[in-house]
Amino acid sequence: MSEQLTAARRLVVKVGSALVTNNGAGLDLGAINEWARQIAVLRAAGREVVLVSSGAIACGMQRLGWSRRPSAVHELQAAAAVGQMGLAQVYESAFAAHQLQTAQVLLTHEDLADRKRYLNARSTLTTLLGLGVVPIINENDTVVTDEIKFGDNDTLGALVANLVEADCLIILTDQLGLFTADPRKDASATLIGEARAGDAALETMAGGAGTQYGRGGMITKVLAAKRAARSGAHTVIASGREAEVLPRLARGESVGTLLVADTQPLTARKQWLADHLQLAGSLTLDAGAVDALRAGSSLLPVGVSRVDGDFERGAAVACLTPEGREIARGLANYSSSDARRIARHGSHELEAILGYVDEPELIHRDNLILLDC
Ligand SMILES: Nc1ncnc2c1ncn2[C@@H]1O[C@H](COP(=O)(O)OP(=O)(O)O)[C@@H](O)[C@H]1O
Ligand SMILES: N[C@@H](CCC(=O)OP(=O)(O)O)C(=O)O
Repeated sequence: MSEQLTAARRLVVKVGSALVTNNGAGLDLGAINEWARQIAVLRAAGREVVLVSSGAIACGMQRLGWSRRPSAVHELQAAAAVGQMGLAQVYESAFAAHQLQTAQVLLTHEDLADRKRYLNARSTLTTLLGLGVVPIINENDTVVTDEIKFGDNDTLGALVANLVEADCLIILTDQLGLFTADPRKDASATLIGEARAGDAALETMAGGAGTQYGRGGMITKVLAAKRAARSGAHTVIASGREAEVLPRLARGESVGTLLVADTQPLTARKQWLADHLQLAGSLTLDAGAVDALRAGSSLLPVGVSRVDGDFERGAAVACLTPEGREIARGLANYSSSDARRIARHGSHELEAILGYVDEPELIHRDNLILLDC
């Protein structure tokens, strides 16, 4: 695992709920102090570290005396609001012991889906890193609803890795890494040392939900690695209880599972597009348009057979095959009502139909990303 980690200058470290709260028993101060010490070692060696920490809900549940995770969203949000206070307090004192300043950053999916807010979040985080501060990120659970939730902090960790263009995402959890099957259920499962982040076989190995304290389980970690790879970030999944795990990884030691970013990184703008979890609508393409997109062309109205959703010009939309599979997404040059009028028509007809022409393409190739190539 040496060069991927030894060369990493900017790291995102994610710690999960089960780990931060010692399986819901309350914040694990010993572990938190230990990660703060290890992150201070990395900082002293010139590495920049962003910490993504879960645990607000589990900590809030413990503070409120709830033994079962509630299912009502408003109760989860109340628990998160209580627990986030606990998290912020302990992280602040843990890092202060090593003369490191911390900053609390709570994000929602909407913050990152909106281009302006995304760019603001990026410049705030890079400014904090430049000031030598350790940003501590969590989802802003109080204001999110099901539709706009990241849901698990593995996804958030990957989006943050893309946002700050990190070299590596380190996901610390309660297992030694990714096993060939869930080691809680299959005693013969073995640890995977290294694999390609895009290897589809990993997704079958990682099936199944996580603990009642966390949300994602391994599948969200594997998908996070795939997402982080879009900006060229490698991912490590390792145990947060392993002695000196962060300095050892930074020295290039093999600890846990390394998922190597093996694809060509997308440009920052295309990553942002790929990370859009909520799309405003979809365009169903005919077979010729699917081929054209795969060959690197823009999407012309003539290749669109159907427009779904209600969206404005500039919205992010999915491009579907005739069978309904998403193969690309991009920013539409026309609103949904105009797109419906020009679908199946040649670009030379647009002016006659609409009375104006913005662009001859419905989506320009610079604003389009292919998902399955
Ligand atoms: N292939 C696998 N390898 C390792 N752990 C797995 C695998 N499949 C499922 N798991 C489960 O995922 C759990 C970790 O997920 P989760 O509880 O969400 O952790 P965190 O709170 O750290 O995000 C493990 O405790 C394990 O039971
Ligand atoms: N934002 C939530 C974390 C969501 C979650 O459970 O994430 P994880 O433990 O990483 O699967 C919290 O702080 O409780």
